[in-house]
Amino acid sequence: MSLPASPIVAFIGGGNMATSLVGGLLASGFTPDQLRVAEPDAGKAQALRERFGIVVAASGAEIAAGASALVLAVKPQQMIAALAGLAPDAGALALSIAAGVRIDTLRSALPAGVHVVRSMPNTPSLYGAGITGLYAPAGTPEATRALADRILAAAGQTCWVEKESDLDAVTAVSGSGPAYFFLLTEAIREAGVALGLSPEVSAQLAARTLVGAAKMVDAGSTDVAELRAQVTSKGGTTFAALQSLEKAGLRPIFTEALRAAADRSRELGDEFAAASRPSIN
Ligand SMILES: NC(=O)C1=CN([C@@H]2O[C@H](COP(=O)(O)OP(=O)(O)OC[C@H]3O[C@@H](n4cnc5c(N)ncnc54)[C@H](OP(=O)(O)O)[C@@H]3O)[C@@H](O)[C@H]2O)C=CC1
Ligand SMILES: O=C(O)[C@@H]1CCC=N1
Repeated sequence: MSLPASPIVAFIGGGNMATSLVGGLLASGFTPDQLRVAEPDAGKAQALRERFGIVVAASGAEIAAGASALVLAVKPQQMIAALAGLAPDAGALALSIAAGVRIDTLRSALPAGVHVVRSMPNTPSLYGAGITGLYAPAGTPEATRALADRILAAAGQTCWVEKESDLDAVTAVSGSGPAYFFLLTEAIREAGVALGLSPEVSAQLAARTLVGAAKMVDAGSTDVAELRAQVTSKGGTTFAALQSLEKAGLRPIFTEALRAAADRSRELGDEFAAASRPSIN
């Protein structure tokens, strides 16, 4: 199967993540007539029409047929209901961005012949600065993988993992990852206030330091450990702070925190799988 020259992409769900992907696809060369969204909330639907000039229907059943790809962009707990009644073309891609919902669960709610690919994007996708982990089962056509990659590359970088269970770790590292940096910035802001700075000044210093450090990492030429070493003068202030953080066990604290996130991702997968099975009685 080769990719159509102008694939039609239908989004099931028109919320935060779908909006960022639609914007990214249009910026990357897709035309409005190639994109469709199913969104039941009338206000969100109208906002999408006005902002992007695309077709927005109330339900996925109205837009699935004829699409090369369906992007499944509803909340995990809404997914099975959202897939009911869809009639995608045989050979179409069903690209899920939902946390925790496994491929077997998605397949159970979709017609046979649809190629399911799973991904875990993150909220910087809203600004084209995302990183998305993707997984496709063995036997997925190369053209299908290429279409999935092209869709998510519109919101930032992509990387492919070897096993579906790796997506639990991807969710822990990068799916939930922005929140770790936001929490760290909150803690630095509060520590600045404890040192006597006004909340406004401390907030500005902490936020701009986060942005500046991110830009240095984004420059891409130097490893983060080397960037840290460049700030750490011998016996200086940075060394004093880092020694305190290492002594407090910062690294094992993060190892434990990310394991908790990955465990929760796996639990969600189990819960959604159980919920999708027809009840015995
Ligand atoms: N936001 C994040 O940080 C990240 C989110 N994700 C994943 O992306 C997915 C979407 O997240 P996000 O965009 O934040 O969620 P949103 O709630 O912003 O968007 C989902 C949209 O789908 C709508 N919807 C609900 N049921 C249906 C249906 N049957 N058919 C069509 N649309 C429907 C919802 O409407 P209504 O509100 O009326 O229910 C809502 O507008 C989730 O599965 C999440 O796990 C992945 C990585 C990061
Ligand atoms: O917290 C969550 O479950 C979702 C998935 C990754 C980011 N937010």
